[in-house]
Amino acid sequence: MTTSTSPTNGPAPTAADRVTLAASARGLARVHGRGDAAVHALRGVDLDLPAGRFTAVMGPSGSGKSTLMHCLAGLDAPTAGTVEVAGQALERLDDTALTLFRRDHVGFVFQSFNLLPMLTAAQNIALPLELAGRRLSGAVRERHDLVVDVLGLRDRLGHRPAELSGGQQQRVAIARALVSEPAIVFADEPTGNLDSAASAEVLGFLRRSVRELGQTVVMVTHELDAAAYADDVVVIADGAIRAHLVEPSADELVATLRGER
Ligand SMILES: Nc1ncnc2c1ncn2[C@@H]1O[C@H](COP(=O)(O)OP(=O)(O)OP(=O)(O)O)[C@@H](O)[C@H]1O
Repeated sequence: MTTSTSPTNGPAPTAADRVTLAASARGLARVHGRGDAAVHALRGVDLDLPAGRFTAVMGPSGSGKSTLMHCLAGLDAPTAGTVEVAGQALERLDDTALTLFRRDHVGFVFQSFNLLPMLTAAQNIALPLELAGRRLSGAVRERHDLVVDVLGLRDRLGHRPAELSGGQQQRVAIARALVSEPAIVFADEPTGNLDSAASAEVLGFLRRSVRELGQTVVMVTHELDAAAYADDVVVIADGAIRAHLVEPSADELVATLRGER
C-alpha cells in the first residue's frame, strides 16, 4: 500500500514517474468571480493520472472536484497552470481545436446519462463516430462490437432510452464514451441516479473497461462504495490535493477522507 502525494517537488524520479500519463496538471488554479466575491476553486493543483488506471476523485461538497474534472477535460479554462491530455497541452488549442480534441480523445459519462431520447441505443453509441465522420466498418466496427459486448448491450441495441432501465441507459452512455477509444474517460457521479444494484453493475462495467479494454477512467464520486471499484483515489479538500492514494485499503481511504492522515 503506497500513499503518494504530488511528485513535482518531491524526491528523484522513480519507476512510477516513467509510466505513461493519460493526463497531467501543473499549478492548476481556477478562480470563479472577482474581488470580494472571488472563489478559489482550485489552488495550484499538481496531478498525474497514469494511463490504464481507474481513478476516483473524492472530497467534500465544494472542494473543487467538478472544477478539477472540467479543467482536465478542457471544458473549463484554468486561471493559471497547465493541463496535458494524451501529450497535448490544452492551453495551446483554440476553441475549435479544443472541441475537436475533446471529440477525438476524451469521453464523458454524466450522472443524468444524456442520451438522445429519439435514437436507439445503437444510434446513441455510434453518434460520436458519426460526428467524427468515421464509418462503422473494419477496425472501427471491431472496436464498436467489443465495447457493446463488454457492456453486455448486444440484445438492447434496438431499444430507445425510455425502454431501458437506468443501469442499461448508463451502460449505453459508457459505450458511447468508449467507442472512439478515447485517451481518457471522465465520469461525473455516474451512479448518482442509480439504485445500489444498478450502481454496482455500472461500476463493474467501468472497471472492466479499464481491465479489458485498457481504458483510463477518472470518476468523481461522493460514495465510498463507488470509490472501492477504483484502483486509485485522489482526495481533494479546499481546492488542493490532500492525497493521491494508490490502491488504498478501505481503512486508509476513510482515515484520509476524515483528515486523519
Ligand atoms: N461558476 C461558478 N461561479 C462561482 N463559483 C463557482 C462556480 N463553479 C463552482 N464554484 C465554486 O467553486 C467551488 C468548487 O466547486 P466544485 O463544483 O468544483 O466543487 P465540488 O467538489 O465538485 O462540489 P460538489 O461535490 O458539491 O459537486 C465551490 O465553492 C463552488 O461554489
